[in-house]
Amino acid sequence: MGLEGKETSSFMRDFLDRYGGYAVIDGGFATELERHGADLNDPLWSAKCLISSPHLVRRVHLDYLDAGANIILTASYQATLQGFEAKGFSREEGENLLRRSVEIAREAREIYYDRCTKDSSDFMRDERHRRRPILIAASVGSYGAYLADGSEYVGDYGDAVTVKTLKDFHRERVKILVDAGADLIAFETIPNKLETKAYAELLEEGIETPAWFSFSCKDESNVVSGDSIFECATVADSCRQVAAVGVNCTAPRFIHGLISSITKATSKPVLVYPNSGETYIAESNQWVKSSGKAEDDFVPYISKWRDAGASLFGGCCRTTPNTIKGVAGELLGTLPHK
Ligand code: MET
Ligand SMILES: [Zn+2]
Repeated sequence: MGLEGKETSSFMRDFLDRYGGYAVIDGGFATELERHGADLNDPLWSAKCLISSPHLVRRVHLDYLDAGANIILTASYQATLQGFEAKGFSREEGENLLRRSVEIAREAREIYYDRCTKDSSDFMRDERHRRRPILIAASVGSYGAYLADGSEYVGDYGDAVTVKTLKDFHRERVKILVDAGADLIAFETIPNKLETKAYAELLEEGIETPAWFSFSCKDESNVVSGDSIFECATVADSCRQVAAVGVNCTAPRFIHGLISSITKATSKPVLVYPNSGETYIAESNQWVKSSGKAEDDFVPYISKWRDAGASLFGGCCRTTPNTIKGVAGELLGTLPHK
């Protein structure tokens, strides 16, 4: 986007100001593709659909825009050049698939805007929805996501993996996503401080596109590896290109405490997009209930999280467009509460 210095750091604040001080992020993407019948039992996970069913990728983006999201994340979470090469794709084909993830999201945005001008429903007549600003965030899953063994929920890469290994792993992919026209980079489900440092150093190599850092956490004060969220958020705070810091794919019951820890480390905008509160079991590729309580409807907590200091809200795995409709409604106050 060619934003320079100070502008990059105020990017998210400016965006939030244009939409009443908050933003709605989309919901679970891969799990939503699965709900529509996609078989993602594959090392590429959601990125498999970039090859097999791009129309479904576009449709899920549109479903989230219809639900009220104003930031949508691309299907590139587990899309890596290394992963595509392992599946027999050439370097060039892998690069095209990465680019495609951004293009499909941009197409969905165009279709949505076009539809808005023709739709006359109450929802669309609301000025706050029509032509509301929509950002395309290029999803970058962690190195652990590429390993496709649930490592992004453990965060232990072993001693052989260094900051340099991680920078080398992510560098080309990030460049391709930026060049494809993403408005921001969503480094998500970050499992440890090592990868946080690698992303910060990578951005400082000269990437001017704003980014957000979003961590997967195992309790109220630690990311999944056991590193403290305060320390990870402090690394994020020190990086000029980081426009927002937060938490994703984490159980709703930990969110409130995590927001408190993050706001102690940074004054950058805070984002939260929890999962349904279930735990992913990599061996069986299943999500199982992890606490006695049902947590799938966290919408009633949104206003409390906002009071605690968060300003961007969405959902992660196993949340759906219905969740996001609830989130948007809660924030706008235009839809009936549950
Ligand atoms: N944006 C990704 C998705 O919803 C995040 C996955 S977290 C394991 O598919
Ligand atoms: Zn998730």
